[in-house]
Amino acid sequence: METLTLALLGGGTVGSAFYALVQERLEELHALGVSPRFLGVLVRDKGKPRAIPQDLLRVEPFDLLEADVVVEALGGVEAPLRLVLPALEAGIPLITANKALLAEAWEALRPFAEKGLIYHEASVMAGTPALSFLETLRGSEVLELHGILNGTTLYILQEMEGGRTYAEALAEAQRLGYAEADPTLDVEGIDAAHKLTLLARLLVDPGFPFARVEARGIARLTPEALKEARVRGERVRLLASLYGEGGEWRAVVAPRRLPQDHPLARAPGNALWVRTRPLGEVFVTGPGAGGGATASGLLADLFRLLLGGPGHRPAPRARLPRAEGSPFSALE
Ligand SMILES: NC(=O)C1=CN([C@@H]2O[C@H](COP(=O)(O)OP(=O)(O)OC[C@H]3O[C@@H](n4cnc5c(N)ncnc54)[C@H](OP(=O)(O)O)[C@@H]3O)[C@@H](O)[C@H]2O)C=CC1
Ligand SMILES: N[C@@H](CC=O)C(=O)O
Repeated sequence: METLTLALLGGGTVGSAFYALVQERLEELHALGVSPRFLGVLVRDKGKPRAIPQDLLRVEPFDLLEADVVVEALGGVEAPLRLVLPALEAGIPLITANKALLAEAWEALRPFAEKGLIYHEASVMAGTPALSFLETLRGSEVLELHGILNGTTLYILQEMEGGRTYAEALAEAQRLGYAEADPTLDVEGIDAAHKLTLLARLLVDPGFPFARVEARGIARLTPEALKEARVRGERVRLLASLYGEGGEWRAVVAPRRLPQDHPLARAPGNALWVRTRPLGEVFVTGPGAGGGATASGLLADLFRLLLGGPGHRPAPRARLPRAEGSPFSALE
């Protein structure tokens, strides 16, 4: 059996859950002919309680070139970019849950993604298939896509519908490990915009810039607005939408009113609804945040890699939209 040396960057909500999941699934990894060994786990503070053996924790960057695979769950952009670039340049595959890194440092990372070296299923909707779901849809042409891509804001809206305040619901989402280290990214729609950028690159334009996504969050949404929507037979969700307008792709994150019987309004979890041609309408829903849910996406990528599959490659070329408009109205 071959040793598979893993360098884990980050031992927080996601990194710790990934470490635990690898221990839990050792037999399946052994069945694939590998025995995982953690080279180290990069953290900031060795004293924080976490379910990772103390002797694996590193507070100084360690030599990633000794790893067979780098798994990144740090968050942020500059720090992880500095760490992963030399490893990618040496041909070491990267598995990451970090959508901010991919969305904002694309110029540096794109050549490695195009080579199939970057696996990032966990970066959008955690372990619920989003990228692999859309990869299968490449056999069809996407006309429009709408997703509930942020677990924190979905949780907040669902809790507010049940009578909780915005502040209480946000605090609970943080406690559950759904929110970003800086929750402004969630509530202002930036996290969903990062994710939408990745989906747009996968489907319609490999160079889709993050700056082209217009983002508005839920921070200023009132309980009255949610009540009003309910009275009208609608539900408010923070939707990440990609659709044609004026012959171009428009990417927007905004609170939208959805008819209550639409699959996106009824979805208990994060969700993606896509209208395609000739396939038709397709829909997927499931958990999109939390340690275990995200670790499951990272482990799926590790299996994909071990089975010889490439990372998530962007669309081979840009294409223009064939249809116009979004069916959902934005909340003023
Ligand atoms: N939480 C979730 O539901 C999901 C998160 N993600 C993504 O996964 C990544 C990690 O998220 P999450 O685990 O929630 O975040 P946490 O804040 O819980 O964990 C981050 C970890 O990285 C360490 N870290 C951060 N910056 C540095 C640095 N500069 N040097 C050394 N160590 C550092 C922290 O150390 P220390 O513990 O000492 O502070 C911590 O262990 C993010 O990119 C996030 O967007 C993706 C999908 C879902
Ligand atoms: N903060 C994010 C975590 C997963 O990507 C979210 O709430 O969706």
